[in-house]
Amino acid sequence: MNKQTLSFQAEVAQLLHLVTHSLYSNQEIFLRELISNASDACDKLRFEALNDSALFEDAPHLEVRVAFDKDAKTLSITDNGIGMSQQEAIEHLGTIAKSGTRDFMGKLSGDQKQDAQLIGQFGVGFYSGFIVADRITVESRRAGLKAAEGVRWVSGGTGDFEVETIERTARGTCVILHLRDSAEEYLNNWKLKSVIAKYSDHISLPILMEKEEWRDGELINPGDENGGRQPGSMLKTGEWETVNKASALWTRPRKDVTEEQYTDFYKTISHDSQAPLTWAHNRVEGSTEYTQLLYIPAKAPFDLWNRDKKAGVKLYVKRVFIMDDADSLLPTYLRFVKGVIDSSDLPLNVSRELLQESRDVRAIREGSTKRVLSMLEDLAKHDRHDAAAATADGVSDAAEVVDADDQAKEGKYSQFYAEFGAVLKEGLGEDLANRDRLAKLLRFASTTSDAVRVGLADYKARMKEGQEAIYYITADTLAAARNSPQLEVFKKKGIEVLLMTDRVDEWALNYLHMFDGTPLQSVAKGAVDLGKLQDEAEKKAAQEAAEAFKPVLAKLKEALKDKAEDVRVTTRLVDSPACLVVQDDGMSTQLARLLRQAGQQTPETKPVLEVNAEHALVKKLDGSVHFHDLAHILFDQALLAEGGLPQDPATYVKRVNALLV
Ligand SMILES: Nc1ncnc2c1ncn2[C@@H]1O[C@H](COP(=O)(O)OP(=O)(O)OP(=O)(O)O)[C@@H](O)[C@H]1O
Repeated sequence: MNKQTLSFQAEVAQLLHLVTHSLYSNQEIFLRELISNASDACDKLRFEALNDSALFEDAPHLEVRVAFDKDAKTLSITDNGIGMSQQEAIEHLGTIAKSGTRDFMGKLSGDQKQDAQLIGQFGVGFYSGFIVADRITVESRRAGLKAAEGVRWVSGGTGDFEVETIERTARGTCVILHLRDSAEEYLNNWKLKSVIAKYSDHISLPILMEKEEWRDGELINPGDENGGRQPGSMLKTGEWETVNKASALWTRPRKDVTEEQYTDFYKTISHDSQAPLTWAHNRVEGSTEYTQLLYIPAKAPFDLWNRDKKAGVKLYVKRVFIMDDADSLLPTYLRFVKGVIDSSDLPLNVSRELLQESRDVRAIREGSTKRVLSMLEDLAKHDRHDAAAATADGVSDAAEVVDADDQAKEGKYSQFYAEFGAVLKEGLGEDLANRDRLAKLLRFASTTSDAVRVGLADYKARMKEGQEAIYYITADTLAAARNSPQLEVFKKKGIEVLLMTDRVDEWALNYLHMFDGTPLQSVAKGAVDLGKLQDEAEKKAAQEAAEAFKPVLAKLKEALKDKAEDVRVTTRLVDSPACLVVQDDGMSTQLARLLRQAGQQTPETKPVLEVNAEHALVKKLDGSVHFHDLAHILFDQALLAEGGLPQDPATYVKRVNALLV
């Protein structure tokens, strides 16, 4: 192929602009990205060579070499991995295939500082080279192709790039960065070693650099040892040395790894700049043996809601990377977990498809799911807000000395839950086997706590004598939930109600009818039955009121027959005249509204209007000349009170105005 000039895909050009303009504050990550690409390329070769050992050619020892040339002002990262064909170079270095990229671009705000953080999390990969280089040359040959089928790719990182065919005997890829003047500090052995140590120590591949030795300068007066010398300098010796530990961190015993190393490793594999909330590192023994190192991040990534994104957990077999297939290693609702699983039992030379079917992989998935849940349970156990509050009041419990480790975990579960709670709830529908454990991990706000900290077990422990259900309400916001008319009688009787405001709550609760033997009951569904919580006198009074109200009720039903399934007298209201509820088996109005907003069809079910026979407005109905208008206002207001809109808002306004004048 003669030299060709091609344009970058629009997104790449945009990304390149961002990279060169926003990332200067954290320049050095470019080396981590390029070394990680080199290491991926070696992993890919090792994997392909399992079925075709000829791909190793005469270089079976995979490695990455980092070299610099002070005079030419270049820095090169060379690997003998899988390499790229011409077509691959054009596709991989000229377009972005990753599906999440468009979403990612949409998230960028134009604020350089914020965007730089986001880009760091996303990992700009190869293009990060342009942070320090104003031109990049890539020379490559794919394993298995002839020497004459090498490729050279060159770009100045603006609109286009050049590709041409070259002769290249060495397999793999060499990325040559022509450094900007502002990046000359990377033309230094010590500097490069320290950046490699910081980010790439745990890469399981050796990273080599040419050794340097101190050479004294020449004598100024040859023959006169004491006459002084020219300044000395470091000179390359031609010998290469490994500059990283090249030991896969997860293969070391726990006691040999420091917290800092665990944190650094997390940052390397996750692109996250923050430390993780917690991690677990274990050797699992039994019918399937494997090592797991699993991390829970502190912050949700920007694409948490993309259920198809690449998983954060990688599967290795004896330190050879095999796959990072999301669903095979962990259920989707745990997609925020990052880490490594390394098995010594799995066969290396089988297809990914077969691996996904394998019993061992299933056992690993189950084991890892359980491990993540126990990490979360441990954090939840140590959340201890109450204890913290007690100490703040000066009432500390001397018998309960908390050790430093436990103390460090305080508040972490709340932090986790604020970031990932909604995702965890997906598990109620997805992971039947662990539903009970998941239910214990749920947290909600309630009528006694604004913070999202009430677990179902806490709620149960506080239930009133005679209370037979766990009561909850769903709404768009905490304020709407808290002020909902349906809560009135519960407030009056001092019964706690859970306030649920996550979009997934309603859906998730479809899968959780009971908690520890106690049913969960929406206060907006079905007729209210407080059972033993209501005394005989109250029941009798309610019956009498309903009886006396019967004639008005019949008229109301008739007036509202197109809007309401039924109209009945209720005891759930104290201050409000009316509220809407759905039949026991019906879809809540909140869920129906959400589905309609999302453009989905919902069954046409009419709600039940419940009226408070004791309320002045309801009493006014009897004999009123405005009966019809009042009836409709009552209904529409009940709809408004729960965040809905009257079917015909203009008519509603007209009716209210007619009564006001
Ligand atoms: N040293 C290399 N050897 C072989 N192929 C490479 C090399 N560097 C990059 N590539 C190819 O270019 C593609 C794009 O690289 P880039 O770093 O932009 O993204 P990525 O590695 O796929 O994603 P990320 O860095 O976010 O994990 C890679 O997927 C790979 O196919």
